[in-house]
Amino acid sequence: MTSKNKINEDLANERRKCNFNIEEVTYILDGGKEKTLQRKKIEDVALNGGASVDDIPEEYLSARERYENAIRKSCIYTNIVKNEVLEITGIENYGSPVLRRTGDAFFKDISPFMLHLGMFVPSIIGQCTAEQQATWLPRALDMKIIGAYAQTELGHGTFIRGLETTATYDPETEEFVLHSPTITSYKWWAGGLGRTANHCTVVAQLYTQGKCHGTHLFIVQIRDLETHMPLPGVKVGEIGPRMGFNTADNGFLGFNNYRIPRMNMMMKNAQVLKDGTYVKAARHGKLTYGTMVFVRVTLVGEASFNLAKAVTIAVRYSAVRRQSELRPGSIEPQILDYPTQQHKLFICIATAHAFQLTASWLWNTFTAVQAEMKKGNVDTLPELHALSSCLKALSTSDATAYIEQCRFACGGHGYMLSSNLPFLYAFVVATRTYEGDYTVLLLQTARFLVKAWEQAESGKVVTPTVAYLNRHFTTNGKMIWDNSPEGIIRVFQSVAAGKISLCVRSIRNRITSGMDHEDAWLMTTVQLVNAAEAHCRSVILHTYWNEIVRLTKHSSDNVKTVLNQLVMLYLTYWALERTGDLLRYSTISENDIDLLQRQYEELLVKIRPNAVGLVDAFDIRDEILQSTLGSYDGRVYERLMEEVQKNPLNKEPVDPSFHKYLKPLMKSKI
Ligand SMILES: CCCCCCCCCCCCCCCCCC(=O)SCCNC(=O)CCNC(=O)[C@H](O)C(C)(C)COP(=O)(O)OP(=O)(O)OC[C@H]1O[C@@H](n2cnc3c(N)ncnc32)[C@H](O)[C@@H]1OP(=O)(O)O
Ligand SMILES: Cc1cc2nc3c(=O)[nH]c(=O)nc-3n(C[C@H](O)[C@H](O)[C@H](O)COP(=O)(O)OP(=O)(O)OC[C@H]3O[C@@H](n4cnc5c(N)ncnc54)[C@H](O)[C@@H]3O)c2cc1C
Repeated sequence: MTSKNKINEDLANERRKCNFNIEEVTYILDGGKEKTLQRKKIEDVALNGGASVDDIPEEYLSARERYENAIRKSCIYTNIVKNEVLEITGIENYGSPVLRRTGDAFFKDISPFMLHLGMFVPSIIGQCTAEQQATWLPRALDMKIIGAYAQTELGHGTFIRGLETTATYDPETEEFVLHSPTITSYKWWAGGLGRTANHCTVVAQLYTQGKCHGTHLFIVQIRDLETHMPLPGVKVGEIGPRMGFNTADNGFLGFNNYRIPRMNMMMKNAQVLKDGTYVKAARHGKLTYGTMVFVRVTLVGEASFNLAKAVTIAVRYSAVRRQSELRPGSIEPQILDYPTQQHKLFICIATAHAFQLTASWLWNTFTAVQAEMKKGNVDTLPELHALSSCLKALSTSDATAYIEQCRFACGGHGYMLSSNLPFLYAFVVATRTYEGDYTVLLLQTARFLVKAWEQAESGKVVTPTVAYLNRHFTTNGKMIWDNSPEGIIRVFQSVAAGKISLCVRSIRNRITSGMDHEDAWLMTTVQLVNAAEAHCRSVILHTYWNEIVRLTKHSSDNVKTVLNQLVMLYLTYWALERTGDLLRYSTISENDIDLLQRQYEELLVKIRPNAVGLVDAFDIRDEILQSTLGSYDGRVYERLMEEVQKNPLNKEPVDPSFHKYLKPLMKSKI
């Protein structure tokens, strides 16, 4: 073995200690052995040509060079996908999580094509008629046209109904006239729009026959396909440097009475006929928001995957890193041996599992609702909207906090861009805001919860994810504390029910004392966000536990044990985080809390020998991790030194600025 592929001895020891079958856990996380094998096959095809083909790491490049390099790599990757990977997966899997995952080997930041695959293509699939899909989809999938999703404006992101871009139908020419009437109506933020896209989905207020019908979606060509010049009537550009997303060319866009054919309105859910007659969406008023629901659902998996990357880096590094001494003269321990380090990291492993299993469950719920909607039944849509909103909010917010925790857990070296942790953080922190801000989405869930509460109060049986509300009305007093997994979950559901109950009471009291409903709701929003968070927490705890029980039924004993330890760690961690709530809404005692704390500390000890095995089970290839600290072989210090060689500042022993500035300064007299 050369020193290049030698495994760090501490890491090798950790792997010898691991007592469970790592592949079995990988299969569970991937959703079955076949899926793992398929993923590995795709990764082999996509990455074996050497994915991260950067001579100079992208962080050293100028904004221009970085963008050009990102386009170059996007094209390399797209060609690999088009020519080799789609043969394995089938065209319908373009943009699937596996391709998304493999793409990370090419980009530390973001591909300018991400929004094309992540939102432009899904908006064609979800919002166009079959005839329109036949026109646009093959060209989009084949990258003959490249799109963005331009919804947010300078003045409005959250409040979609407040968007100002107009699309006015002209029956004379059978065209829509797109216009940006104010500075605040300029589209702002859309990824891929600034330099890359030649088309985009535009969300605009639809006017026909003198009446506004609210926001609708349109496919709009913005650049010439040969010259890439913006078309007359289109003003488009890049919005400037931001925290992360710097290779995504987020853009601005304005229209000056710009005409598009009638058939460029996405007409699956509402139509404008040739004469200008508006045909209303038959089934549900918010179906035009469908692309956002789809992306929110996928973001839960994104949160899990990115957290899995961060904790893989931090756990491997913590096994390699030795620091301080426990007793005078004793050998310095691996930092992973400190319980405080385990406290920082094991919850991240458990959370990545919880989110991955919840993401799969949510995806199944999403596809079931889609199937119902195809049959004309939209009854399950409100629950899906409530679920996808709160799960998107919580998973992205928790993942952000834990990725930062992983970075802290790597000390000084965690700040190095070559660790990849700063990139991961900058990418994930934005997910908390985009596709619906954290608070705003929790308030959407709260609307659903208050309605469900009122239904349960009137004796109606409510939908499964809020079924605990029916129980709330049949039990008296505080929930009896019970330290079993089911018991902890029941208590968390009682906390959620209790908080929703308080919200309803506050709203009613405020209305009784003279406020109108809007003000009463507004004054209660701090509590409502809190209640929605509690509800979502209970959904995650419940789903994680249920899925582990279901998925480990036929697992080997050691896999069952370690996955149970993790889910128990998760339940115990959150019980300890929420002792205030537990004291308020259950019969938990001081003694019970002491026992929980001890249980938590014992779980850290039990999980410790399997920690490296657990992160290996995420099975994230080095090319995808792109981290000096987290590679499989643990050659942390060697990789940091190798990276230094790539630093253009080190190319010459003396920097030209010495002669230009420093030396004159040193020579000058006071
Ligand atoms: C080569 C690389 C490989 C790559 C591969 C691909 C990778 C994929 C990864 C994905 C990456 C994606 C990156 C995305 C980047 C960011 C994109 C964006 O941010 S885009 C921009 C994203 N922007 C945002 O997300 C904006 C966020 N804002 C909003 O969504 C809305 O304004 C709102 C929901 C907050 C309010 O809307 P408003 O119209 O004012 O509604 P009201 O409040 O008045 O409620 C009225 C009733 O409607 C109900 N209802 C509402 N929504 C829905 C729904 N969806 N459904 C059903 N129902 C819904 C609601 O419950 C209520 O019911 P009820 O109580 O009356 O019964
Ligand atoms: C990296 C990145 C990429 C993006 N990509 C795209 C894209 O491709 N396409 C696109 O169309 N958009 C995109 N966006 C825009 C994004 O979707 C919006 O920024 C997001 O939806 C938040 O809206 P906002 O900026 O208007 O925030 P605001 O709504 O102005 O939020 C500011 C604050 O006000 C609070 N607030 C707002 N409304 C309420 C309310 N009703 N109740 C209580 N509090 C409220 C929020 O909680 C927040 O604290 C992107 C954004 C980022 C950061």
